[in-house]
Amino acid sequence: MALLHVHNLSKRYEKDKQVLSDINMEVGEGQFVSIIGPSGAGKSTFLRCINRMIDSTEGEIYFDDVNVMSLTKKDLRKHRTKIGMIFQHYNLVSRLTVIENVLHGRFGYKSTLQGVLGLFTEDEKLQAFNLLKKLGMEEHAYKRCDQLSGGQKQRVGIARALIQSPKLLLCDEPIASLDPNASKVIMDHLKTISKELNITCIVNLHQVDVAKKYSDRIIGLNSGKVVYDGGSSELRSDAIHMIYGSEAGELIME
Ligand SMILES: Nc1ncnc2c1ncn2[C@@H]1O[C@H](COP(=O)(O)OP(=O)(O)OP(=O)(O)O)[C@@H](O)[C@H]1O
Repeated sequence: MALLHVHNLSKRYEKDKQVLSDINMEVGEGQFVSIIGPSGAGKSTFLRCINRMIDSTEGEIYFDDVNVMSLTKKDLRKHRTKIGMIFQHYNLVSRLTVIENVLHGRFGYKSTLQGVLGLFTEDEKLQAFNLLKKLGMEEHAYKRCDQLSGGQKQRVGIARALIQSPKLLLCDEPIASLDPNASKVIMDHLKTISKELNITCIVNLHQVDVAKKYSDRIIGLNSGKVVYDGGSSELRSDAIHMIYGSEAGELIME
């Protein structure tokens, strides 16, 4: 049984502007899927529909056997605890420490009062520290986040997502602001997480070579439609043409 089922998903922000059209897919547990496509293809919109940061216009999404569209506000909160988000610009609170930012990932499990007061158990603090250690960030645990490099901030973002105990990580251009070395560190961590912890990763990427290197499967979007869905080794120049347009194939594959 797949972890995520998407049936006939469509999204319009405005009446006659179709941003996603009839998207269908199933994604299994532990699968590492990259979504590629030109700017404006609908990659971020697709990720936001899955955790219902936005509502789709048509279609159905089932996650972990639950119909995501029909969730009440309370159940939506529970749904989101199972889905970690990784953002291009990290979305950390810069004046707080690394470990405080990681602990924010537990908010979905707390009452509003506990969250506001920052009441975390010793177990949660230990877990936060262990995650930072796993990501090579333990020596920075008590630094303010605005003292970190981009690659370090993204590792904090990953630790914050992991402390949620998610089944799925949605990563929206996680390496778009990073240099090649930091990008490799982040992609290596995401791949390890997916394989060792059996967490499904759906990663929006602009770098086709990175998608090919790390993914079990690549989905190509163009103008809101899936134009490629297959293994990363089968992604050849004809598929690149379909995804990015006729001029792009040679440029990207050379
Ligand atoms: N909140 C919004 N209101 C109206 N239109 C939007 C909104 N968010 C996105 N769009 C439009 O939807 C289309 C798809 O945007 P989206 O951000 O999903 O694409 P993308 O593939 O992630 O692009 P990029 O690679 O540049 O991040 C674009 O035309 C964009 O202008």
